[in-house]
Amino acid sequence: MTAQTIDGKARAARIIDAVKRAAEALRHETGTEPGLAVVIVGEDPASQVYVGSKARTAKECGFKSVKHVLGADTTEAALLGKIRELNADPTIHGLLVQLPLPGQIDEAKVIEAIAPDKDVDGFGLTNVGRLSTGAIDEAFVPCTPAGAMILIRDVVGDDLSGKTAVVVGRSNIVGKPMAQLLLAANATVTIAHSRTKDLPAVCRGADILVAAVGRPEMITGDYVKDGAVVIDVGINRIAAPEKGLSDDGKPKTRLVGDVAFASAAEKAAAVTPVPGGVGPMTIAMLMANTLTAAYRAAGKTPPGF
Ligand SMILES: NC(=O)C1=CN([C@@H]2O[C@H](COP(=O)(O)OP(=O)(O)OC[C@H]3O[C@@H](n4cnc5c(N)ncnc54)[C@H](OP(=O)(O)O)[C@@H]3O)[C@@H](O)[C@H]2O)C=CC1
Ligand SMILES: Nc1nc(=O)c2c([nH]1)NC[C@@H]1CN(c3ccc(C(=O)N[C@@H](CCC(=O)O)C(=O)O)cc3)C=[N+]21
Repeated sequence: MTAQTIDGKARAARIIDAVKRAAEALRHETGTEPGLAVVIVGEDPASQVYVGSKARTAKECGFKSVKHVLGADTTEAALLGKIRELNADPTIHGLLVQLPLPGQIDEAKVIEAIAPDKDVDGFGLTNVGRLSTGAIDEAFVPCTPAGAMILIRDVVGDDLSGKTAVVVGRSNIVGKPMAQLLLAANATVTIAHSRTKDLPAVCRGADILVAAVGRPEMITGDYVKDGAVVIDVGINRIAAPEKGLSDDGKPKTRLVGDVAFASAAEKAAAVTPVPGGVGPMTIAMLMANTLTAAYRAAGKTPPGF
């Protein structure tokens, strides 16, 4: 079977377009302009790229967009102070702190400091609890799994009754919420991780296979059931000597996922590419969550996506 390539970039563009129109409507009706604040600690180049892309897309949606860059040696107390300030700012509806954080800062404490109604990453206990108890409509769902779920629904349908899903990875930001969403859609869900025995065999049982491992091209065709839908969450930058050297004398790099695309595509019915798959959907869902936060703050019912 030669797989369909799922175009996350085009799907994300449609969501961003709908967010933009809904933001215009909200401004017209209530005068509220959605506001997104992104806080980044340190100068990690990959994080800078994502944060830049979030800020750019927020502007494209007609949002107020602010970026706070704090030094790598920022104390936990200083970061918590910044969060309190943004929690109290009525022009900010969505607030996120880019992860990972430097070692001197307790991530859990920082996530808990964000007001639940501004927690557009959906990482705080209130939103995690809503998602896992079935109150999904009230939850901010983490953007990456929310985006992946839209791609799955587009291909498989809204009801996954009778389907088996395997999520490889059990992080709080991707694997666990992804599993909750699949479960809520009635799939029979397995969460696999580094201690799983015979991972290829477990994965071959999946009608829907989600890879969120952080290991470049680990999931080959040998892990894929014939006709499966494969969602590649991984974002790995690897050396690409074939592209030559960059200005700093080091080999150029390229982006690959956790899935070996060509080999998986020989078995799968549909696969997401990297780049152009789940990554752009993550940014689009952040915009959707921020719009939702602004609608709620204005006392209006948000549109669904
Ligand atoms: N597209 C997007 O928007 C986003 C992409 N990402 C990408 O997704 C990937 C996963 O991210 P994240 O969840 O934060 O990563 P983490 O490192 O937090 O989690 C990785 C998970 O994979 C498991 N794992 C690691 N090695 C193996 C292995 N050999 N076999 C089976 N399981 C393994 C780990 O198991 P254990 O728990 O046992 O250690 C862990 O649960 C990364 O490539 C990241 O860059 C992340 C966020 C957003
Ligand atoms: N608090 C917090 N929230 C996050 O959502 C969060 C985070 N921290 N830390 C880092 C990860 C990673 N992440 C990505 C977002 C978009 C792309 C994306 O747009 N990728 C493009 C390519 C981008 C490129 O070329 O580098 C694509 O896949 O097509 C990737 C990764 C969000 N994260």
